[in-house]
Amino acid sequence: MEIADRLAPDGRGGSAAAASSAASAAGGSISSRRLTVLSGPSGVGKSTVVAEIRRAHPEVWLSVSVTTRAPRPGEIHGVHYFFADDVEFDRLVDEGELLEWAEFAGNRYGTPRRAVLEHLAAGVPALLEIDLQGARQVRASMPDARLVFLAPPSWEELVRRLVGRGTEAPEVIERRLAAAREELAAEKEFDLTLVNTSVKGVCAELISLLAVHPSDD
Ligand SMILES: Nc1ncnc2c1ncn2[C@@H]1O[C@H](COP(=O)(O)OP(=O)(O)OP(=O)(O)O)[C@@H](O)[C@H]1O
Ligand SMILES: Nc1nc2c(ncn2[C@@H]2O[C@H](COP(=O)(O)O)[C@@H](O)[C@H]2O)c(=O)[nH]1
Repeated sequence: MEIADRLAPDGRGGSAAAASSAASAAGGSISSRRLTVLSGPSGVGKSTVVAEIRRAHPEVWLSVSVTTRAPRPGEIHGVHYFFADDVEFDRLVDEGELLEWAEFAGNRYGTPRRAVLEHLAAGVPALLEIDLQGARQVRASMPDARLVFLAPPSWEELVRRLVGRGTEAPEVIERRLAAAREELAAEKEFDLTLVNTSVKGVCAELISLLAVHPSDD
């Protein structure tokens, strides 16, 4: 099976017509009101928060991104990422399979479009964990999406977490910290900020946000 066939919801195969039939089911257009984007500097704890949501709230649908980055120990293809080579990633871009994509610290990352649209069309809240460039693309294409910025308690704590994770070489950490300065400067572009002092606290706030969306007004 090719990677594009695995980009449907929950890793199931899907036809190219799935997104358009999902759009029909939603009355011809898909509302992005139930789409929440979680962004923030590298090392702030986004993946940790998402892992806790996956563990404690299996009812929340989390997008699985495609990346050209090599897997870290313990990362599972189709769960943490779809790991792709450059040729596959190029093809997904060329065929319009990605809702957004960006290059970050030497690797490419993208959100499979079809799975997001199908969940939104079915009225299921969807959560994306992506970088600032991707968040900006989502803002442009889906203005009703809610953009959440995850901030560290301090710069020193961010560096401590990123270095302490022990997954990147020193030069990669430097690239990620350079990007982090830009991401922190863009906080005001987001709808709200959550400070990651406690993983469980952030999860609780995100879960209550996901349960309430503008159409409930
Ligand atoms: N609230 C917290 N308190 C202390 N440590 C934390 C907290 N949240 C996450 N961490 C730790 O910080 C490190 C970085 O977390 P994580 O990998 O989730 O960050 P990330 O934002 O997903 O980074 P990246 O964007 O590079 O993928 C991990 O070692 C994690 O255990
Ligand atoms: N624009 C996108 N950014 C993404 C996506 N998936 C993850 N990311 C972000 O990339 C960096 C690095 O992630 P890492 O796993 O290598 O540490 C981080 O900010 C992620 O949020 C995506 O689909 N699009």
